[in-house]
Amino acid sequence: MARSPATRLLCICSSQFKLSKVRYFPYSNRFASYCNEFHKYSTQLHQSLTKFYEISSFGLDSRVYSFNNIRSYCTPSEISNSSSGLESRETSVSEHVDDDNQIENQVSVSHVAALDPVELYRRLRDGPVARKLGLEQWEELTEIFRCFVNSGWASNQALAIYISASFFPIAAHSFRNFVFKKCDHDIVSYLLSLGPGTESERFLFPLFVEYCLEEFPDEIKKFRSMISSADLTKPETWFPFARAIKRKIIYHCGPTNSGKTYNALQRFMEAKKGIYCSPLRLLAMEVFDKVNALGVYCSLLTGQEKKYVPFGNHTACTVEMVSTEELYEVAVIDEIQMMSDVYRGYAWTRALLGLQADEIHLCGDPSVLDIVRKICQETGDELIENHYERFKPLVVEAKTLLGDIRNVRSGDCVVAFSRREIFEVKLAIEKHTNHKCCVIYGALPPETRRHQANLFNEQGNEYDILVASDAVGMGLNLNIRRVVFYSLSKYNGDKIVPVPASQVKQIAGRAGRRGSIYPDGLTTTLHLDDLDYLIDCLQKPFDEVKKVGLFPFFEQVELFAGQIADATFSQLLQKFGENCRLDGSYFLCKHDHIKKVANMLEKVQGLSLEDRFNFCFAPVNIRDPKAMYHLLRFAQSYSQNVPVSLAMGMPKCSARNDTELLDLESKHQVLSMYLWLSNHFKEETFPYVKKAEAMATDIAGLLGESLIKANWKPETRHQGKKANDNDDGYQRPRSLVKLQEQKRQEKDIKSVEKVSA
Ligand SMILES: Nc1ncnc2c1ncn2[C@@H]1O[C@H](COP(=O)(O)OP(=O)(O)OP(=O)(O)O)[C@@H](O)[C@H]1O
Ligand SMILES: [Mg+2]
Repeated sequence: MARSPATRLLCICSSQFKLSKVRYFPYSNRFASYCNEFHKYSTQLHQSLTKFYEISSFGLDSRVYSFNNIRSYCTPSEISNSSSGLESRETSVSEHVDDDNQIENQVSVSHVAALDPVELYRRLRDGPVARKLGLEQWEELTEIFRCFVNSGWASNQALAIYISASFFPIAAHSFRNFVFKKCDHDIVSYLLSLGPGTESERFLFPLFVEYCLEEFPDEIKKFRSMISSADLTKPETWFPFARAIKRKIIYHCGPTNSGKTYNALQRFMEAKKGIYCSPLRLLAMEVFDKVNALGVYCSLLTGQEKKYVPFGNHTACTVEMVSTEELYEVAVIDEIQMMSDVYRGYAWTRALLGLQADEIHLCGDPSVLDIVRKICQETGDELIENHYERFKPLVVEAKTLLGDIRNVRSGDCVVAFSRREIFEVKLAIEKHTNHKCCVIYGALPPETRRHQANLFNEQGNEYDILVASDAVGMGLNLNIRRVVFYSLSKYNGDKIVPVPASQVKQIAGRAGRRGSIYPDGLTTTLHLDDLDYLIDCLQKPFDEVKKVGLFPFFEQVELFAGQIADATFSQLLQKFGENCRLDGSYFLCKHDHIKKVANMLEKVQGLSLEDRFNFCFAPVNIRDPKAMYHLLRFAQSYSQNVPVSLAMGMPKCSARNDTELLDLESKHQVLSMYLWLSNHFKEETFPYVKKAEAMATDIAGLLGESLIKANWKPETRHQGKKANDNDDGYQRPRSLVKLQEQKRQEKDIKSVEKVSA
């Protein structure tokens, strides 16, 4: 049978390396040099190989190299274009093979590098135990192997032959002992001439590969099975029913307050059957209310609540709850840029890949436009892009509040990035001005947030200032005239960092919404020092997102669990994270919080793997010991198949201090968790749903009352973490810019001191 030029190229290489499958194809310097040689004859083919190499370096398995993979990257035209050059090259390469064979028996040190690694390995393996090394040589060789055993490069490359990162040091050490035992003269001399470092690593690696293939077949097989069961590549193929539909994707792309959601919702309401996927419960509720008020029967579905509206064909849900089983005419996925969120991104990716809908409307900023284009090519969906401009430009007030919170005005939303700061600001404003403040932050139930938002939106009352966290950034349509950033740095769970530009834009964009009483939006900072950072953020174009989030389904984790004996669920997740394979456009979402819950639930006997998986997704604040305790208790009752009780008293009145307020927040979160569990597990095990709902509503009411009269100094859940207060309970934040400048100056001073020293 006539072979294509590309096949012949590959056969040439394979005969040269005596491999039918190129196990260490990308590592071979010789192969690289051949690629360069071939470049003379076939530029395109070389590009194809380069492209293959680039692509393969994204994923692990694609680095295990059947030549078929390479062939699939060579298009027919590239192959035929390269035909003539390859023929002539084939002869000369074959001659070279003969040369190699001739010189094999008369090896000298300088030829070691040019030898086929397979032959070289065999020589080492089958040869006699050779000379003894002198102390100096022994030390030098020891150092060479120390570098090899610790080489990140070699460890990473070894993954391609299914030597795991944890097994690599053991395998490398064993290989070291093998080479020391044999001490082949030429190989050792050559290694000593190279010395420790990159060159000797590159030389040793192919020998190491051969050694491992012979010595550790079981470990390789085991790791290989494990790897293939942690395969998250080609996620578009996980949804065959969605792939069977020719979907039309409409990307409503633009900045905040440009009418993206509004337009998508118009199509949603016109459809016979529609689903709206929201980033927040609050926004799902808002759409549910709005759409029903316009006469379109719409149900509500969030993790915590199901409100079925009779005869309704429309649903407003949180994105995590969307079904990929049902058929819809129109689906809306709001805030699509959240696909790149490190924790929750997988929910948006799943909705985009898996929704069975004729029309899918994506609303978001331009940051994920390119990656959505790529995904649509892979799924075969049609993509239509609708670009939007902000209704009215956002104006930056250069004057700022000059560091004095008393300069707030009616219609201002002061944004702070911690609960503590929010209460400090509220206290200061109410103490030093005649304004009253509403507050919105993440730990408040959606009902309370909505109540606060309504209080602020309504005219004719004294609550004309809103103090909010970044929880205000998405969704809510508020009557905000001006967004004032109290600071532009926040705690990211690890350290204080500048607020990312995309988030600054999103929050600032809350000012001056179309249809509100302040259609002209303003934004500024409390301190003059922070103004430049604000302007930079607003001017900065959206960063292009390169990867979006994924997380395995339970079935994938279950398959993986089958490969690992005696691992706890948390270890299983850890191993899955370490070993899963992903295509270049995806990352595995962070799941530290899930592992924390998994660890806590480890001591609960009798939970199936699926139960554990589901319990780990329950909405719980892992930093709140009370909430964690209740989750543990719920899981224990569930595992014993006894009705899960609430075991929680109802507070009698609104909070009188911050401790009581924190307690109310915490209690509401526990009830919310109970409701979530009742929707995700057998209902009969959670028989107190009605009671939990009633208590949650009452507590949300008490929280609302508490916030209205809250005039106390804030506390934190964690003792000893308090910031320095000044006398009037209002701590002036240190400007981020100033802090950075100060650091820079300190650095400069240090380097000047160093130089002068
Ligand atoms: N064509 C329109 N007619 C009337 N009101 C509109 C129209 N378009 C948008 N609006 C109103 O303008 C406000 C902002 O619109 P919308 O919420 O769609 O913006 P968005 O681009 O989705 O903003 P964000 O990125 O902040 O979510 C909403 O109150 C919406 O009802
Ligand atoms: Mg929107």
